Amino acid sequence: MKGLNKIGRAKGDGGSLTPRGGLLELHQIVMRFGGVTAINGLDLTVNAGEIFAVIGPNGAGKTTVFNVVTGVYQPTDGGVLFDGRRLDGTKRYQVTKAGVARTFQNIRLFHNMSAVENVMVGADAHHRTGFVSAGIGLPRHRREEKQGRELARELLEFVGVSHRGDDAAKNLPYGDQRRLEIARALATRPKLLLLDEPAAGMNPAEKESLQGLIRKIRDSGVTVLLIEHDMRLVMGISDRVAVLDFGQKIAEGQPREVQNNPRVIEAYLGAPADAS
Ligand SMILES: Nc1ncnc2c1ncn2[C@@H]1O[C@H](COP(=O)(O)OP(=O)(O)OP(=O)(O)O)[C@@H](O)[C@H]1O
Repeated sequence: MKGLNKIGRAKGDGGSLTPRGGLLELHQIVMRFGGVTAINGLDLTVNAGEIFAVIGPNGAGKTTVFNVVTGVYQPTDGGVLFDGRRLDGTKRYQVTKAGVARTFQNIRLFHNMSAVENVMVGADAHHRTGFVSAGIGLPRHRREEKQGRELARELLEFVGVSHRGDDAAKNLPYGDQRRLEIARALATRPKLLLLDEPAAGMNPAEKESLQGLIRKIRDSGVTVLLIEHDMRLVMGISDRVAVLDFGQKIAEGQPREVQNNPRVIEAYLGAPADAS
């Protein structure tokens, strides 16, 4: 794929990376913003087919990880491998084409467009026709638009909001807007879906059904990398969890292992685990 380097080829001053067999691999990522080190030497491996959660206190560097993976930021040091290819140094649209999609902490929908149209915007990432052929209505464009609309309806059904397809996004209840965002991300046909605090602002019933949806996404063959503050949800659905604190990984493992880790308890409580 154009713009993506094969494994092992030196890229910039990043040098070569030794793959570990994961779908997504962060190798010694450092991300500095002026004097702030948001991520400091982070290694992370997300395996194909798992639900992997990144947790940590506010400011730990979680969203920065997403921004590095999706090409919003180029890391100060280290590299990212996705599906065996170098992802850092590529543009955001190339990251999408490589098979990575994301949702955001704050809902980012086109409020006045219908739910179906919002999802079609996601599907557009893979269309071959450009602005001009779309403007003059070439047959390929019309075909792609029809396919995009059908895919959008299918995805709305998949996430459970097919009954709101023709409604403006702004008129959907909050929980449905979050589902719509997920449908739009899935429209790019990702191998990996990054969810940034998908349960934020949801009520308990919505959170419960979100768990089901995330599992369904994983079961459909899409690997899920999740940032979430709701521990019940994280511990309920994650295969593995990594805990960040001040840009470093302080623990990693299955939910129960991580939950009982003294360093994790200390990071969350802001005091030594054994302090009374
Ligand atoms: N563009 C930026 N410029 C300067 N500093 C930044 C930038 N992005 C993130 N940071 C800093 O990097 C650190 C990590 O921020 P980040 O948003 O990744 O944390 P987080 O774990 O996602 O936090 P939260 O749970 O509150 O969303 C913070 O100190 C933040 O202020």
